[in-house]
Formats: sequence, C-alpha cells, structure tokens
Amino acid sequence: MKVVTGENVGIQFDNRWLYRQINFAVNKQRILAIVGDNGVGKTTLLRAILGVQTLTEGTIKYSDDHQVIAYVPQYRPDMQAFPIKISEYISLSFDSGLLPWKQPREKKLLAHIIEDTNLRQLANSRIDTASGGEKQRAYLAQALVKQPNILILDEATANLDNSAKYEFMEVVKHYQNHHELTILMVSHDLDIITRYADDYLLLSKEGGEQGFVADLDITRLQEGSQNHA
Ligand SMILES: Nc1ncnc2c1ncn2[C@@H]1O[C@H](COP(=O)(O)OP(=O)(O)OP(=O)(O)O)[C@@H](O)[C@H]1O
Repeated sequence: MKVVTGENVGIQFDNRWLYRQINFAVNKQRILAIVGDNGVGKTTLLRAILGVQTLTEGTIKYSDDHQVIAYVPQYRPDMQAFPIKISEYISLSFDSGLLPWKQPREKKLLAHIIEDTNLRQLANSRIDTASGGEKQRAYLAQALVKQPNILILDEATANLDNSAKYEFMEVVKHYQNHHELTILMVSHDLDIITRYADDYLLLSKEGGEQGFVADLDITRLQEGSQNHA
C-alpha cells in the first residue's frame, strides 16, 4: 500500500530547477532512502512531503488525510542551551507539554518509549549534557511519542559513530516492524542504506529513479558519498 505518492514533482528556486518529473511512492511499513549528491534537493523534497515547501509543478498525495508525520533532523543547535531533563524534553510532544499532570496513558507511553530508545538510565539527566548519540535518541523518542504513521529522518545518523548509529537505527527498525511505521530517510551513509533501507529514490538534476535497495548498484552512490565523509 502506498502511503505517499509523488507525481511529476518539480521544484524551482530563482529560475533554477532542482529537478522535474520526479515520481515516487512511499510504501507502507518500508524504509525509503532518499539519496543523491549534495545540493540536489533531498531536504527540499522532505520539506515538500511535510507540506512546508510548495511544489513548482506536480502533486504529492497522501493515502489518508489523517497521517501523523514526525520528523527527526540531523542536529538541533538550540539544545546546547536547553537545560531540561531528557524525559521532559521527550514529553514536549504531548499536548500538555511540560505540565505535571500527564494522563496515565501518556505516562505509560512515555515510559515505554524511553525504554525502547535505551534512555531509561538517562531519563533524569539533562539533555544539554547528553552525548551526540543520546541526544539523537532523545529526538527520536520525542518523534515517537507522537505515535506517527510516517517518520522522516533527515541525515539523523550523520556525525554518530558506528555503535551510536546502529543503536539509533535498531530502534527505528523495531518501530517499523512492531508499530507499522513507514520511514523516509535522507542519508549519505552507504552502510546504513544497505543495512536498513528497503527502497531508494535517487535524485539528480535529470530526474528521479526509484527501486529496491537490494537491486541498487551501490558504486553509483559512492562518488557522492565520499564528499560527506
Ligand atoms: N527556500 C529556498 N530558496 C532558495 N534556494 C533554496 C531554498 N531551499 C533550498 N534551496 C537550494 O536548493 C538546493 C537544494 O537544497 P537541499 O538542502 O534540499 O539539498 P540536499 O540534497 O538536501 O543537500 P545536502 O546533501 O547537502 O544536505 C540548494 O542549492 C539550496 O541552496
């Protein structure tokens, strides 16, 4: 089942086309990796899917108007000066925000997600003192508290060492399998793409190409990825 479909998508900035005629389908409970060179427009396409970037041409349609979409960026510089506990930071996704009277259902969900993201020991530590991997898992936990159908990861494992990035992606994989989560991720990390993604969408100025990661000749991505090492 297709949860998001793009047809003939084209985006232009200042009389310059990033791309045109991009066709793609995001399939339910699969991980789609959006790949391509620096500046090709991967983040811009994510923004278009999130509805914050207007398309110059084409359409993006959702199978259901009530999709809950959550987003995890690569990093949040503002976190350096955000002296609250990790559990409080994750709770910001609840409508009640920082108010002390969380519903029992919310408390249970929060505890469950803190456990799943391996943050139980750190729940009462401050987010601004957490390591890069811990912060990134806290951002993921905050996204998961929204109980999304679609999770968008924009280079969410960049700058993490191998152990931290696998720990992060194993949580994502768990939610894909156990909570019917559909995932879209932008990544330059060939190891992460080949280990975790099911499908790819390769963007270039000439257009888009979608396929199964298992059929992708990974050397086609290597030149671009070396620029990001
Ligand atoms: N609002 C905007 N107005 C004008 N140009 C923009 C705007 N947003 C993005 N761009 C340009 O569009 C191009 C694509 O940017 P985008 O961030 O989507 O690329 P990307 O593929 O995600 O790159 P990277 O791999 O380096 O993160 C860039 O040249 C960027 O400067």
